Amino acid sequence: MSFDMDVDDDGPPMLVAANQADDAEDLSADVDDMSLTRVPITIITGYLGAGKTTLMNYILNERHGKKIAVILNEFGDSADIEKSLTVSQEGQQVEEWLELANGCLCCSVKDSGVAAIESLMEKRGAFDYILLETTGLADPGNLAPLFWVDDGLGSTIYLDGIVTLVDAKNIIRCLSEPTPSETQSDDTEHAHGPHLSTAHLQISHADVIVINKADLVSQAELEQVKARISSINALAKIHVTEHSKVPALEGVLLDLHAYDQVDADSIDFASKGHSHLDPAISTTTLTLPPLSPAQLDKLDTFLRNILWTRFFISHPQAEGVSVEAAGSRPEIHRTKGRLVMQEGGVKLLQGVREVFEFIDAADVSTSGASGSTERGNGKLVFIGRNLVPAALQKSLEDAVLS
Ligand SMILES: Nc1nc2c(ncn2[C@@H]2O[C@H](COP(=O)(O)OP(=O)(O)OP(=O)(O)O)[C@@H](O)[C@H]2O)c(=O)[nH]1
Ligand SMILES: [Zn+2]
Repeated sequence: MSFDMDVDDDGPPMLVAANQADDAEDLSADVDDMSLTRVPITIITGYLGAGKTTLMNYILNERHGKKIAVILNEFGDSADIEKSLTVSQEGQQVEEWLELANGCLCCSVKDSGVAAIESLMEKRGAFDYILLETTGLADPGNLAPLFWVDDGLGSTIYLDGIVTLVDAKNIIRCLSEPTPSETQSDDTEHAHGPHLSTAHLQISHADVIVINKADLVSQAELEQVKARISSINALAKIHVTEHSKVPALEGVLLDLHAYDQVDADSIDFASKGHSHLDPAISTTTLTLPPLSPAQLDKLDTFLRNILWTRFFISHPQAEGVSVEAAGSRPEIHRTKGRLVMQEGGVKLLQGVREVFEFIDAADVSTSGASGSTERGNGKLVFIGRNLVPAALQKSLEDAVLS
């Protein structure tokens, strides 16, 4: 299907499908098989100048034969922000404009972004992938739940993963100098407290982290960046690049299935205990013995408490944990888990901020052959702020096992 640009003088360049006739049937064909296949959406984020656009151009120019849609979530100053969408097919890129309700994609009517993309696919046929590039100052934790759409809603898109670009040269400084103005906002929903910078949030929510601009740092500096990043987010896969040239697309940036699979290897790797290099944010792993269905219900209640209520206090203190440390409310950004059930089987747990769900491992491929979780204990991995492992473990056991 080919597209022409039809630029009339007043509005944005609209796309008109060339030779409408033969497009009609392959459009309808697209729409039919679209209902069968759901299209993965990958959120590409990263601090100002990290290399997001360089990555997008690299992906769009690679000759991979895939039909990839790119949505640039640039916040224009106009009231009704238009989303420019580049559709690339066999390297040919065309612009499409996606009218969205005004306000940024993560603040406006929650599902406007999903609806707009779905209606576009109805018109233009399904894509193989959708890449949503955020601005350098976006908090992906607000965007992810928007695209992590409940299966029941019958959405034609699903969240495949969050990829964060990191500027190897500047990230340590970025993480060490949170700019309060960035994190303080009158809208409490966005206020992430005094110590978290946007760079922290973009790293803590990532499923894949691309440490870019490796040419600008020494090997020792690169190791320091890797250590700091994996102390914040021990779950994310890390790639080191120059000019955002990742080793491959599939499995590296695309086809991550980060929200419908939980491989034991990533859980085991995260559990290796990472030095707490960052004062503000970390990864913590908790363990649970095989659970009964009743205990799984109690775990659900525990998670609602810790993820939803603002007054969760991890108590009683475990020995050696200071009162204020145990009392400061944890702020969880990403949750993953593999829980062993007493009657057999494994339940996977996925969570982003307050949205979480249990998935029967039987429903998804339990990749990661280490299998240690199947035989032994279940594991929960939290990434976030004010995570005091001993106090959290004690609260979890009191809530689920008592
Ligand atoms: N030396 C070096 N420069 C790079 C590398 N990757 C990107 N750049 C340059 O860094 C600058 C910023 O790259 P972009 O891709 O525009 O970064 P961005 O994240 O899209 O930036 P914003 O949209 O402003 O947030 C550009 O001049 C790139 O050419 C790299 O690996 N090494
Ligand atoms: Zn927002």
